[in-house]
Amino acid sequence: MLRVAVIGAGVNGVASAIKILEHYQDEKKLNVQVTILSEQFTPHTTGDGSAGLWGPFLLGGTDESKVHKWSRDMHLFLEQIWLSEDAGEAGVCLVPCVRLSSDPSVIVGDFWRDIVYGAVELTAEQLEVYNKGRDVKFTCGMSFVTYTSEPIKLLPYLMKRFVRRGGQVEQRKITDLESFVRESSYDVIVNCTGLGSRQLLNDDDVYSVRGQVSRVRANWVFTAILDESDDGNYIIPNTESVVLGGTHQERDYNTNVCAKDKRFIIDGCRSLLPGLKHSEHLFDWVGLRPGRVQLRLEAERRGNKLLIHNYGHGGSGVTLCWGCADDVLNLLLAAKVKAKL
Ligand SMILES: Cc1cc2nc3c(=O)[nH]c(=O)nc-3n(C[C@H](O)[C@H](O)[C@H](O)COP(=O)(O)OP(=O)(O)OC[C@H]3O[C@@H](n4cnc5c(N)ncnc54)[C@H](O)[C@@H]3O)c2cc1C
Repeated sequence: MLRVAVIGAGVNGVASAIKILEHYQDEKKLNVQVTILSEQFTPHTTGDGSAGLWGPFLLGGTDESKVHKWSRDMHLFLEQIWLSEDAGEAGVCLVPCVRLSSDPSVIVGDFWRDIVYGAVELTAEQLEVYNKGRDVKFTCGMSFVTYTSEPIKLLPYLMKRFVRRGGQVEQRKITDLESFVRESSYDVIVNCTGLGSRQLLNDDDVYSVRGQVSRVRANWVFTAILDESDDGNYIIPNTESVVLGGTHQERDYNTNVCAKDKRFIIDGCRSLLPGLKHSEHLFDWVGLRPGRVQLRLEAERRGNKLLIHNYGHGGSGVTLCWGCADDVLNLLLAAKVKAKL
């Protein structure tokens, strides 16, 4: 029996757990047990308030070629769900997007172009539409189509898929990773604790990137509009509400809603899309993104045990989770952990 523990039930923990479990089951190696151990589960993880728009964001110095591979894998995974009967349950939507900026390097690049659908640069005339009444004008923009997979729906869907395949779930906080690895009966431990790794591993490279958003009802909004300036706002439709954003305040651990941030969000989004004046405000939400100088995805040997780290996904945990989970599985297979299968 190969016993695998995945610590953390955010998008990265759940994706990693499913990847491992489904791989061994599909290979007919049924002597594998995968358990997710976590302090919090959906709807109380970092992703649960996010819009879940596909798009790499706030990833520090993470290797771009890896980000490209991971984010492409997720796009393909979302495409499969979108075209399956699970799309509605999993909250997967295909949405038109417009990215706007005054800095061409932020907008146009092969990186996005070969993953999303139908990417085209906006013409000067099209940009004019978004520049009305603006002091600082957008000078470039791109329109394309991609997915949202709001974790408040995606996570319950993935958890159900995991449990249906025989995955185990345990609510538990790990306070000492070293002794857990040493003393537990698990052969493989996958650490997907996000910001929790700062404390659990004394990893000072991990820091919070505070994000505040507002949710409104605006059922005529089907398009995501993203101002990619450093202090830009964004509007992202989900199935039952629209997310207005947002802040990205590094090393800010305040989880309370801040009135000043709310003003910035509401006013900024209304200036992008004036019709939002007539939207119904639903609620505000704050999450702490797990920032890191670069995403950590690597394996360490601990005696006859294997410890795999998968954390530090910044503002892109949803975008990268399926691709990163694939690499977690590859690290596990490459390590050839000795266990009777
Ligand atoms: C406002 C906002 C908007 C965002 N929008 C997007 C977006 O549109 N697209 C996108 O791709 N990303 C977005 N993100 C980023 C994304 O939400 C995160 O990158 C992602 O949720 C991180 O997932 P994770 O699984 O790594 O960590 P988390 O979701 O933080 O999960 C960590 C898990 O580990 C558990 N844990 C921690 N410590 C311990 C411990 N000691 N013992 C046991 N369990 C522990 C926690 O309880 C939790 O279950 C957004 C984030 C915010 C805040």
